[in-house]
Amino acid sequence: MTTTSAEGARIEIRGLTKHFGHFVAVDDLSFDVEPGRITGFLGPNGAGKTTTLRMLLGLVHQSSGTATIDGHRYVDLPDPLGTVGAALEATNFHPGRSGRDHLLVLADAGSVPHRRVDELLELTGIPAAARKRAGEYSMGMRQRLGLAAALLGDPRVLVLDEPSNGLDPEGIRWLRGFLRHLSSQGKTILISSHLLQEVEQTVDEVVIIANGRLVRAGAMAELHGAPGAVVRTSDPARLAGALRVADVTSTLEADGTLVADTTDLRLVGDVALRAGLPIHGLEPRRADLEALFFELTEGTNRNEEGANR
Ligand SMILES: Nc1ncnc2c1ncn2[C@@H]1O[C@H](COP(=O)(O)OP(=O)(O)OP(=O)(O)O)[C@@H](O)[C@H]1O
Repeated sequence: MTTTSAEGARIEIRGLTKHFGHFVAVDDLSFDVEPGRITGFLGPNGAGKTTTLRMLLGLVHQSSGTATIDGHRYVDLPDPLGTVGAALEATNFHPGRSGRDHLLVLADAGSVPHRRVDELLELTGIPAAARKRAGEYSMGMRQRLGLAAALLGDPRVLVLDEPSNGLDPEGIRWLRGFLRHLSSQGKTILISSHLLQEVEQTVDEVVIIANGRLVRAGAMAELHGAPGAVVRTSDPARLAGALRVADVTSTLEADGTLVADTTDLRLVGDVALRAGLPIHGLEPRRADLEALFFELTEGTNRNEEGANR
């Protein structure tokens, strides 16, 4: 099934594989990226993210499988500029040319009006800086310029390789808001990162790969696991009993904390009060995403020596 509506465009990856000689960089990878969602494409360094994105954009030829955008291979897209915008590397700008000139050249090549360039420089927060030579740009400014270039044709699909690289915390916050705004317009957004935590608050969906293979795909919320309340008290067994009477199941952890299967912290507090038990700590349960990501991708950084222990 392919989406061909004028609104959203879906990315479909099916059995995508890339060999470099005997080395399998991407191995039978399949996943979808939906419109109106921000999808994080995650995996350790060397997992095969960039190679996958390059195949999607027709820059590298796959060994087998397919990668389509709005039902077409990139090379067959009737309107590539208006369909997909990509920023794969933030370093390929001519150092002697200003950022604005760089965008103007791209705009001319794609018959995009010059006012769109200035509009995008405003939107990406570099209107003044873009008049300087690109060689003097910080990594963060190059990222913003790359984003502006990707958005020139107002594409329905945005593909960004490690867009947070080189951004300071304020820049990351800005990028998050910016991408949220674009996705609320129905755009399909795929961003890669080697750090789950970096995109945790940005993405709705995750596709996690390791050694070129899919290890997990689904909603970000699912990674957090079932919601719960972590409570510490003087007598957890007695609190568990009191909670049961209030129709709330719970589990006693080895460290003496009680995890109640509810998001209603107030209810847990009230039950404890009625049972005459002191509350030493009460908070929503949060998954340890760093540990989970490591578990899913453990020892698979193929760019580091001894990674495949
Ligand atoms: N042209 C090439 N020839 C040989 N091997 C390659 C080539 N391009 C990539 N590779 C290898 O394929 C693997 C996947 O690389 P890729 O750049 O896709 O990973 P990545 O997940 O994007 O990693 P990073 O986060 O470091 O960019 C790596 O081990 C890399 O060395």
